[in-house]
Amino acid sequence: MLRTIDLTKRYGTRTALQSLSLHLPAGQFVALLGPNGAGKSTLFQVLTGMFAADEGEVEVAGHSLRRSATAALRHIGVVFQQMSLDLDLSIRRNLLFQADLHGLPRRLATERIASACERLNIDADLDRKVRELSGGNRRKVELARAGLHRPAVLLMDEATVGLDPKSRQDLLAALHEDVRERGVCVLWATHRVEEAEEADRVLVLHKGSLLADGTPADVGRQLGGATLEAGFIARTA
Ligand SMILES: Nc1ncnc2c1ncn2[C@@H]1O[C@H](COP(=O)(O)OP(=O)(O)OP(=O)(O)O)[C@@H](O)[C@H]1O
Repeated sequence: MLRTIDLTKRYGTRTALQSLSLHLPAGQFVALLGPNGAGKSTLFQVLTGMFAADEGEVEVAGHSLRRSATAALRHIGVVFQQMSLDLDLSIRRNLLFQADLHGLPRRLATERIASACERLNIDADLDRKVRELSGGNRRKVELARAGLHRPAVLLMDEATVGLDPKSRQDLLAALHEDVRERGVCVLWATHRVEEAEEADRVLVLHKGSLLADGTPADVGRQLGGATLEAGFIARTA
């Protein structure tokens, strides 16, 4: 569903991604685990077409990001680390704006907005301005927005920052359901090992390169630790 081939991205003389090749199939919840500065956000920026890679290719659902960006990006939903909602619009207006960008018919958009907000427990605030919401609820709006057009690939960059434990648990449960029932491919960037432990597969990124790839237990072993956490700390500290 998502493939990168020898992806390299440099900022001046600093290499943020080094010949990164990944293949993420449909129906997998994949944690992208890396310490600060590993290249996780850079990878997301390249995957969403915000920055062009210096070398290499990205394919989304069979479409080349370089040659057919619109077709490729239609299959991607994303939550970035930095909030990107319009603070002066209500939740509903923010979400309708996104639905319009994707050409969703109004009735379908309204249904999806209602069900996403109910699932995330922000339906009572639909007509409040985003500026008036707590940080955690703003994040939930971004999560609702990312899935509105039913993308095949969901990119989540530190998506649980600001969420309380119950909201975090609910969000992860909802995403795992999307993976199981709709075959969505989730790439979940985090530097929290406990979040990676819950994934089907863990990719460990360090200094722009892939250090390990497998189930959480396999990756712990690949990194030479008794646990994923021990291996991760030993190899990336
Ligand atoms: N705009 C930029 N200009 C120059 N260097 C940058 C820029 N953005 C990121 N970098 C560098 O690229 C490398 C990867 O950074 P990136 O933000 O992708 O890592 P990250 O894994 O997302 O980190 P964090 O977990 O702290 O968010 C780091 O060395 C960082 O300093």
